[in-house]
Amino acid sequence: MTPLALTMGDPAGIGGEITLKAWRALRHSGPAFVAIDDQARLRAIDATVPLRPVASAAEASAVFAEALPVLAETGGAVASIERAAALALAGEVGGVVTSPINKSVLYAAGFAYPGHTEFLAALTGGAMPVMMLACPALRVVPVTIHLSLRDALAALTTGLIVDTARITHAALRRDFGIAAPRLALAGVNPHAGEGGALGAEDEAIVAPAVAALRAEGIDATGPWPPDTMFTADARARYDVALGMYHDQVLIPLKTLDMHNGVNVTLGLPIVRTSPDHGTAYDIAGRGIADPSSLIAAIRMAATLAAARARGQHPAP
Ligand SMILES: NC(=O)C1=CN([C@@H]2O[C@H](COP(=O)(O)OP(=O)(O)OC[C@H]3O[C@@H](n4cnc5c(N)ncnc54)[C@H](O)[C@@H]3O)[C@@H](O)[C@H]2O)C=CC1
Ligand SMILES: NCC(=O)COP(=O)(O)O
Repeated sequence: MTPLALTMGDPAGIGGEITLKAWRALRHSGPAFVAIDDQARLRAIDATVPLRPVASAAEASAVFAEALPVLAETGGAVASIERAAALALAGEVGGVVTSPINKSVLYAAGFAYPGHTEFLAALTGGAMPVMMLACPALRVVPVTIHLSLRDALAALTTGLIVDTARITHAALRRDFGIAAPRLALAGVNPHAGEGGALGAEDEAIVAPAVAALRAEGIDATGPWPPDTMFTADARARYDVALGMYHDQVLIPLKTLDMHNGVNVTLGLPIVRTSPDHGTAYDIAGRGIADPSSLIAAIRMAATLAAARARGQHPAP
């Protein structure tokens, strides 16, 4: 069984702690993963977790029940991501699960990408990536991602919405086995613009995207008033909600199910998931971090990797 690669994330955050907790939770059931990490720092977090240095990812599955396999990486968070992506491209791991990075810290150090999503896209061939967050009750895609609200509105175009929706639609079919995905597109403004009285974007930008997608045979609807499209009744009518800016869709998802949310990158040639949360500096080092979201991310990556390996849902 091909293991997954788990990156180290920000060493000052909760990534190491939840890595060790995830190994304790999964060691007997799997899925197996190899930590691309610094063994000394993991031991300092919890010396009671047995670690096993491995020279290659191929050794990881056989030892996973006994110890957490570690592929030594002392070059830091970015080097860990680069190594994991290279292993996934080479087929040595089934997919990449990333521990959280602190974006402002990396930006200050000159990191040129908004986040993992865009960095992994660049590392794996440059395809347009789409961020999706999923929990059992909801899947959401932010059309614009890590931009200020002002910049997000300026960046929002019908073309961007259509491209994002096409990638989402293809990935839900290929990777998630949904034969005819139903996409619900959020409006931008209160009440989806109230016929233009509360902003022009819904009629000028979002509605033409819905029309273009429907003309291609994609089951897209909207623009929906954002304040009512996340009720339980509304959620039953779609498979994924596309929001026009980050917080429009991440707030409902994290409010519904912060600890089971998974961030999955669509449109890449490799499988990539991560927990939905960040570095949680406020609780780092206290031993109280909840590993559930990371465990859900590991399980989802394994499911997607197995489907791709069977050729059931071929990679985009
Ligand atoms: N995939 C990634 O690399 C992500 C990175 N981030 C980064 O994380 C940094 C901090 O972001 P915040 O907005 O503060 O969000 P955060 O998710 O790190 O923390 C928000 C709140 O949730 C709590 N929390 C988060 N994860 C938890 C867990 N596993 N168990 C228990 N409590 C938990 C924290 O203690 C905090 O009170 C930012 O730099 C952001 O860019 C945020 C989201 C995803
Ligand atoms: N808010 C989601 C987030 O910050 C994750 O970004 P990425 O690092 O997965 O691109």
